[in-house]
Amino acid sequence: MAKGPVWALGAMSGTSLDGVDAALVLTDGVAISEFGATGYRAYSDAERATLKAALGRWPGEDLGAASDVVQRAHAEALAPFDRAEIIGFHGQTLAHEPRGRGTHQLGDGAALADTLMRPVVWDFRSADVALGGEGAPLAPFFHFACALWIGATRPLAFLNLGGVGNLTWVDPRAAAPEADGALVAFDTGPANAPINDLVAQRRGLSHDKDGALAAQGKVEDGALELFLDDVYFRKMPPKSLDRDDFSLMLDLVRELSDADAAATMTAMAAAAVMLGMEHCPEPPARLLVTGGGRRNPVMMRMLAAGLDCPVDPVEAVGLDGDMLEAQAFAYLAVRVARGLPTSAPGTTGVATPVSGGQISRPAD
Ligand SMILES: Nc1ncnc2c1ncn2[C@@H]1O[C@H](COP(=O)(O)OP(=O)(O)OP(=O)(O)O)[C@@H](O)[C@H]1O
Ligand SMILES: CC(=O)N[C@H]1[C@@H]2OC[C@@H](O2)[C@@H](O)[C@@H]1O[C@H](C)C(=O)O
Repeated sequence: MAKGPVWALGAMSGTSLDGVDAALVLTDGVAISEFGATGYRAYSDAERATLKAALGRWPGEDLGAASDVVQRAHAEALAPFDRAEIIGFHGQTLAHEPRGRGTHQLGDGAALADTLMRPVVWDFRSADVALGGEGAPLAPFFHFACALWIGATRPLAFLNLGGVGNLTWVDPRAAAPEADGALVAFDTGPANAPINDLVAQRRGLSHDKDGALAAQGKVEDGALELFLDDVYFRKMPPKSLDRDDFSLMLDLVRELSDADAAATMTAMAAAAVMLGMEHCPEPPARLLVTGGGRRNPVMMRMLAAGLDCPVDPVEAVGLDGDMLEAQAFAYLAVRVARGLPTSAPGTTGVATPVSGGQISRPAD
């Protein structure tokens, strides 16, 4: 790849199973030069049901029509971006067991390269897992670049509130993201996925829009305490989660009214973040929140009330909280193409910094 910045297109299909986010970033794989156009291709209810049915499955198992859904949705989401010179294709995580069977992101990067006639970087997590890492989270190297882009001079933290929550503590004074002490990152706990599951079961809704149901309820402290007893929260990072690792938390709220259950599950997500903040090497100057959960005022209020630092959506510093993960995989694609690391001991626990991902070029 030629030296200097290139327009990279990233695509993310997250654990919430809502759709494919796409975003352009101009980068040399080190610094962010410019953010470009973005797009979103929602999954239909039928497509979401197909993906949901495939959760927990591994390569070689029957994936039903899930592969077709992922390929088609990505081809449609990414086709309009003529400017893209390289594509970062995360795929859809179906299963994640870094200490067991590995990690499985559904999606065929070689086929997508042929469809879109562009080089595609994909399978970002396997190499990290093979070398002893958690394989997640991978956005932290991009968070480091974002911290420099916003001109941060003191440690700060990024929190993604997606289906699962993940926190990145960044020291922008470090020489590089792979440097010792530059980053500490891990999954905090479940965030929106169990709330979505709750309101789907009880109300037939996709999510608790604006925390409207949670706002009417009361947090059940007993259930919250039982949830927080889970050994995961006391475990030191690195650590990562699969979407449904905490699905039993639905049992903890089974007897509660819909509103109290939503309030309690929202408090669970926020409290998991608060416990996670204790793993930061020093208190961050601020917490910048990305992902759909930043649109939930009940969750945001709970976080602000429980933390000692200012809590703001990433829009406060000019970033796009709907697109940060797609932008991350655009940025990481260029790093992979240039042989730069995408994870390090501080982010995934991998033994040494590793450049994950494989590159597929379109057939002639
Ligand atoms: N207005 C809103 N009010 C409440 N919750 C919202 C709102 N908008 C989005 N969400 C929540 O955010 C979720 C989507 O978040 P996001 O797109 O960040 O997740 P994801 O990228 O799929 O997940 P992950 O980061 O775990 O891979 C929705 O499923 C919903 O639960
Ligand atoms: C295995 C997997 O897909 N993990 C996701 C998931 O969604 C949020 C959290 O759990 C994070 O660890 C990760 O995604 C983001 C993009 C990451 O790797 O940084």
